[in-house]
Amino acid sequence: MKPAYVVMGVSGSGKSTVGRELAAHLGAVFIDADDLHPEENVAHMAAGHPLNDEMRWPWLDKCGQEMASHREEGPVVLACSALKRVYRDRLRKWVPDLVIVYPAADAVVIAERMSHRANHFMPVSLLQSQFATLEEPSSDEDVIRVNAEGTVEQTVKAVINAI
Ligand SMILES: Nc1ncnc2c1ncn2[C@@H]1O[C@H](COP(=O)(O)OP(=O)(O)OP(=O)(O)O)[C@@H](O)[C@H]1O
Ligand SMILES: O=C(O)[C@H](O)[C@@H](O)[C@H](O)[C@H](O)CO
Repeated sequence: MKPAYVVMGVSGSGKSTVGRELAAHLGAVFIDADDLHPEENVAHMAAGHPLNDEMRWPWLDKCGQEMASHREEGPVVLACSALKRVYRDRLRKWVPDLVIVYPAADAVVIAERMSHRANHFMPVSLLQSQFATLEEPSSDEDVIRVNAEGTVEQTVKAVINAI
């Protein structure tokens, strides 16, 4: 079985951007967890409210299920916040050998990037709650942590080098 990666982190940390580039490099199937939210979740976030666990569980299961369904085809890359350890454990129920890719950047850097992002449902005002919820991956998880404060190219290169 080819590897499966989840690019995790707070909103605006670059999960979709890095995940898409990584998938292109690996010839992997790319899945964006943002596309798997029910409409209610998106509306809730767009209105400035953080998701709660009840809203996240079915969505995380959908993400895991979607990944698992593509494993036979080759490598798979999922871009998904997966902020808490229990959320990553939930994904691992579907994909036990999941590799965690964590592009880490300071809140000030991320807020600045988000403020320049057009046509995205996620308001910058939710970044604080994203950081409050974040449990950084620990060393017993299969984790690749990279600095994401430089350019997209540097971040993607760091992930590829680590792989
Ligand atoms: N080093 C970098 N790594 C990733 N993204 C970067 C980097 N530098 C700048 N960016 C920019 O940061 C912005 C946020 O990235 P992106 O939308 O991929 O984040 P995200 O984590 O998927 O956010 P969300 O979860 O809210 O959808 C993009 O405009 C991206 O081009
Ligand atoms: O709280 C979360 O788990 C995240 O906000 C995700 O639900 C979003 O899909 C995305 O990261 C926002 O752009």
